[in-house]
Amino acid sequence: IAPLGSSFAQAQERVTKLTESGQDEVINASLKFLKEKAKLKAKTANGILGGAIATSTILGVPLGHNGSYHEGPTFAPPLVREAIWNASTNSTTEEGKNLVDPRVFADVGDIPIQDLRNLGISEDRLMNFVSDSVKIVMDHAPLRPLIVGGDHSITFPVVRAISEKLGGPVDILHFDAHPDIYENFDNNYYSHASPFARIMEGKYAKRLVQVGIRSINDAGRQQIEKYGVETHEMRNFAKDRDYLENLTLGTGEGVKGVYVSIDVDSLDPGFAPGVSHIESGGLSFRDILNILQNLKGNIVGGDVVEFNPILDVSNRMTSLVAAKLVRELAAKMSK
Ligand SMILES: NC(=[NH2+])NCCC[C@H](N)C(=O)O
Ligand SMILES: [Mn+2]
Ligand SMILES: [Mn+2]
Repeated sequence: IAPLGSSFAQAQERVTKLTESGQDEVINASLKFLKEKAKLKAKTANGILGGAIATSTILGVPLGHNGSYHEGPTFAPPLVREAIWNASTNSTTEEGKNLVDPRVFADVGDIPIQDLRNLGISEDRLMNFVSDSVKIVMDHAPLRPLIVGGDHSITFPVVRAISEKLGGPVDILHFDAHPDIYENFDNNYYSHASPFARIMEGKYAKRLVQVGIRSINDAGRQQIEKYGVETHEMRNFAKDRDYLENLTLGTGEGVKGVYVSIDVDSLDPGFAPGVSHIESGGLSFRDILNILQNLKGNIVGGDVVEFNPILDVSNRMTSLVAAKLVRELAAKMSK
C-alpha cells in the first residue's frame, strides 16, 4: 500500500465525506424499512372491528454504551421479546387485554444501533436517528411507541421526539432507583445518568414524578430542586403510597400527554437481579403495578429500560420480569 504522508490527511478528509454520505444512505434505508413496517401494523390495527384509538407498539433500541458501569442492556430487546411470548405464560394481561389482538399490541422490530455505530456515526446523529424512528411510529396512527431498551439514555431522544411531534411537553411518571438527572456525568452528554436533565432543560416535560429513588447524592438533590422534580424516595414510600396509587397526570395547561419510563432497577433486586446497578430496598412488582394500573391520564408513550441479560440469573427470571412490565404498560396505554 502507498506510504502514509501528507496525502494521508487529505485521504482521511475524503473518507470522512464519503462516510457521512454513506451513513445517510444507511439511515434513510433504515427509516424507510421502519416506515413500511409501521404502515402495515397500522393498517392491520385499523382494519379490525372498528380499529383502535391507541395500539401499543414495541420498538427495540439495542443501545447500551451510555451505561456508566456495564453495557449489557444492549442485548436486552430480543430476550424481552422472547419472554413476552414465553410458553410458560399466556397472551392475556392482568386486566384481560389479549396481546395477540393487533389493535392492542404491535411490534415494529429493533432499530440498527450497532450497525450505525460500526459505520462511525456521531453520538448526536445516532440519538437523532432514535428520535426520527419514534416519530415514524407516531406518524402511523393508532400506533404509540413503547420502547424496549437499552440503557436509560434513550429516554431523552424518545421523549424529545414525542414532545416535538405533539407540539408541547408531556408529564412523566419515572420508576427508578436513580434520579438520572446529573447535569454532567463522565462528560457524557448522553449518559444514562443524565436523560432527565436533558429532558427538563429542553422543556420536553412539565411534571416529572419519580418513584423508587434510593441512590441519590447532593448533585442529584440540587438538580431536583432546580427543575422542581417531584421525587418520591423509597425511605418515604409507606407514607407516599396512597398518593402514588391515585395519581392523575397530563392535565396541566399545554401538556400533551403522559409518558411512563420504567427502569428495571427500580424494582428491588430480589424481584429483578438482572440489572447493572443493584440497589437494595426497592419496589415490589406489585407496587409498580398498583401505581401503573391506577394511573389516570392519556399515555402517549413509554419505555422499559436497563434490563441487563448478561447479569440475569440462570432461569432468565429478569427477562420475564421486564417482559411483564412491557405487557402491563402496553395494556395500560392501549385503547
Ligand atoms: N442511572 C444509573 N444507573 N446511575 C448510576 C450512577 C452511579 C454513579 N456511580 C453515581 O455516582 O451515581
Ligand atoms: Mn435509570
Ligand atoms: Mn436506575
